[in-house]
Amino acid sequence: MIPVVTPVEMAAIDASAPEPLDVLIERAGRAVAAAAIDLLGGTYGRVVNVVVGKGNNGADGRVAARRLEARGVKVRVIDAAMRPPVLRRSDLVIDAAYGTGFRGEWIAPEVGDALVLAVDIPSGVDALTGEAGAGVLPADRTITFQALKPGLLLGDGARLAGHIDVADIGLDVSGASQHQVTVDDVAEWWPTRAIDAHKWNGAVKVIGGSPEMPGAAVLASTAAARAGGSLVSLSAPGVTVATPPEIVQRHVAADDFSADALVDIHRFGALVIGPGLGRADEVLMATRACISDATVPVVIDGDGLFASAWSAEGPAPLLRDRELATVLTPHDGEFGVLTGSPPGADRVASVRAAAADLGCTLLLKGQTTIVASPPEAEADPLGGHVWFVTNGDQRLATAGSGDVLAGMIGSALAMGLDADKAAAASAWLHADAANRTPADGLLASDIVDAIPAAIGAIR
Ligand SMILES: NC(=O)C1=CN([C@@H]2O[C@H](COP(=O)(O)OP(=O)(O)OC[C@H]3O[C@@H](n4cnc5c(N)ncnc54)[C@H](OP(=O)(O)O)[C@@H]3O)[C@@H](O)[C@H]2O)[C@@H](O)CC1
Ligand SMILES: Nc1ncnc2c1ncn2[C@@H]1O[C@H](COP(=O)(O)OP(=O)(O)O)[C@@H](O)[C@H]1O
Ligand SMILES: [K+]
Repeated sequence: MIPVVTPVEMAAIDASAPEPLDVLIERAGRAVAAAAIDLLGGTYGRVVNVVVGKGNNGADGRVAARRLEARGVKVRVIDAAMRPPVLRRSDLVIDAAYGTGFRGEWIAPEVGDALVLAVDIPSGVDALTGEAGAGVLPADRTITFQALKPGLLLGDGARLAGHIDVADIGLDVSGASQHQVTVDDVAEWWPTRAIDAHKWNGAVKVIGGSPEMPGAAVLASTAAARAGGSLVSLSAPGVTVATPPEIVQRHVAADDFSADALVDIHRFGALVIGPGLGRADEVLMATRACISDATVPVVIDGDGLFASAWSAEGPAPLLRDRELATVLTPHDGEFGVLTGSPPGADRVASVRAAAADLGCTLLLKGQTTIVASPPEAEADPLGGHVWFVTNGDQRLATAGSGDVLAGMIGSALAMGLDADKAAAASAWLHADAANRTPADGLLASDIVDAIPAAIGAIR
């Protein structure tokens, strides 16, 4: 896992460091110079423009400039405040105008075909939210210090940062409460089955589907089975769905189905509820009863999120009452239904607040997936842990992809993984499975088929 630290947290870490700022800037500049030489493939005859601002980001750039010059590189230092609209030709531009202290607007100069190395974060990107104006220079590479910043992983910032390296400048970020998930984390967390396992160790119950949307239930169930669910039982209210033969179907009525659907729930490790259920009043009512009565960890997705919020009091009383783990998997629209407003510009703060308010693990879908746990102590209202999952791409934006993810999380919960790790590891494997498919023409069922290969690769 790679620590992620907000600008405010970084300032506090910096302030409590034993080294003076000058020493940290020297280390940062040295790392920038090394990255520049790496990008340039050498020093002899190379020309580098360094754009420097008046803050510490600019100071990092000046140190790098001095070091590159000492190595024989022809260096031009350009004051950000007096930049020309177009820079003279160079092999590389080091963008050290502004870092975590940026505010307002920034229009970068044109740099021709030079490579671009951003210092800490591309200048003009909000290090907290990833928001950026149109004038930001896209980087080929960003060298950031000690920890990632949320703005490098979110929104425009993720696109503009290029390849990201984290340089160790000796700061202590061990107290970070946010991390980016890596393949090593997933390999460590994802459960392996015991040698004496039987099919009821890790069984997953799915309540989903409807006459109008049977496919969502098929995708969630087969994904649960492919991800390790040893026995998957599907109850699709009022309809029999065409599933692979391995999925056990337990027929339930189209209304008032909670008692029948949950009759043997104690045999299961987790429940996935919501995909494709629809929003008829009787379905919403029965769905709420299932969420309240399920004596296992629950993943609530799609129409299950709508059902959770379908009350004059909102979703909190129903969800806070649950004793076992609950994972909510909204996209932005469903987040709005759950909390009353879509995520704000600071998506992490929105997800943390919702997790705290609802007492659930919350996974917010999107280009970057954010998972937040509810805080452990009431004294720390927004203190839950946060995971960023960034390995997916636009292939995942296909109908049914979210149903697959819900099934996978159900399987991870059933195998005993903690809710936040179940959600984060499933999102990572979901993306990795999609990354194994052709760039175009992906169907959600292709993700399901690729799950075993994604899991195989972490073993
Ligand atoms: N531990 C660490 O964290 C370490 C951090 N390090 C480095 O420090 C960087 C953070 O440095 P920083 O705090 O000085 O902020 P930085 O981004 O240089 O900019 C602030 C200055 O720019 C100005 N300014 C802002 N926006 C502007 C605009 N649109 N147009 C014009 N001016 C604008 C702003 O002016 P003000 O708003 O105050 O008027 C202020 O003067 C960080 O990203 C990393 O590279 C390392 O050196 C070592 C250890
Ligand atoms: N541009 C994107 N890049 C990476 N992942 C994406 C992108 N768009 C969507 N996703 C992921 O795809 C999935 C879509 O889920 P969802 O919107 O619920 O789809 P559906 O309701 O059709 O099943 C989520 O896991 C989301 O994080
Ligand atoms: K910068």
